[in-house]
Amino acid sequence: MRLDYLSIFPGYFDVLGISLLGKAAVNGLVDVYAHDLRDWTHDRHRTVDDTPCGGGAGMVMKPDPWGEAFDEIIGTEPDPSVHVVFPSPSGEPFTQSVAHDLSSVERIVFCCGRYEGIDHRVIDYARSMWTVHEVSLGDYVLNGGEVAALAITEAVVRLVPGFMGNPQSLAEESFSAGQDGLLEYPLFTRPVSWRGLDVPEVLMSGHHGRIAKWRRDESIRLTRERRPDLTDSDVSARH
Ligand SMILES: Nc1cc(-c2ccc3ccn(Cc4ccccc4)c3c2)n[nH]1
Repeated sequence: MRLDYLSIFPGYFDVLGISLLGKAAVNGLVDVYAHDLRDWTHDRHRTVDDTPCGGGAGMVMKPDPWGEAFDEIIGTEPDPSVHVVFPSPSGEPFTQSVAHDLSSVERIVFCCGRYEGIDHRVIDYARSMWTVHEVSLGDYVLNGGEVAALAITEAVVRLVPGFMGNPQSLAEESFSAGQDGLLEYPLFTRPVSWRGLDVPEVLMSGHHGRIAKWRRDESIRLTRERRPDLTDSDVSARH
């Protein structure tokens, strides 16, 4: 899997050389390339923004540098196998399902906007050439797309076959298909007693049936308490 990042702050992506992602890069599972969008400007100030047409506050990212960067980094021929991700506050929700879909593609290009956003024609052009995902990380406001691109990267790459040492741990996580859309149950490890707080006895019983029931009940309880949006009537009935 090749990952490209287009940004006026390419240094954000130095972190991808650390930890598991670093190992994945070393063992050739992923190839990471960060690009400075200003490398495709031609004025002495390396300008990437301008005032919004129609007025309004803030600045908008000019389309020209993006187009020239696309030509050099991706190419000038349409290729639906290339997935281009635009993090955006007005994007579709980024979910585990989207992460799963992206984990099997060969190439992802992250376009990290700043200011008030990117000239919309850049996204329209990208849609005419490649497979585009305009995605939001959630209903909160970031200053740009870089942090979102890092979060999306981690969610996607950890699902790439061969990346995680223990793929079974993926199957048991919140939001993974096996969890029926429920939140993960509370986790404990040794010591059994810590600062007057004990591991629930059932988890030390060795009774796998009881442990499984306790975990399911906890997942249902937590989901109902914290994420009623995840518990549709069918799920409630089933639980
Ligand atoms: N989930 C999520 C994504 C973003 C995001 C993504 C890309 C950009 C590019 C510029 N900004 C700043 C911005 C703030 C508010 C309104 C418009 C633009 C971005 C924010 N915020 N929150």
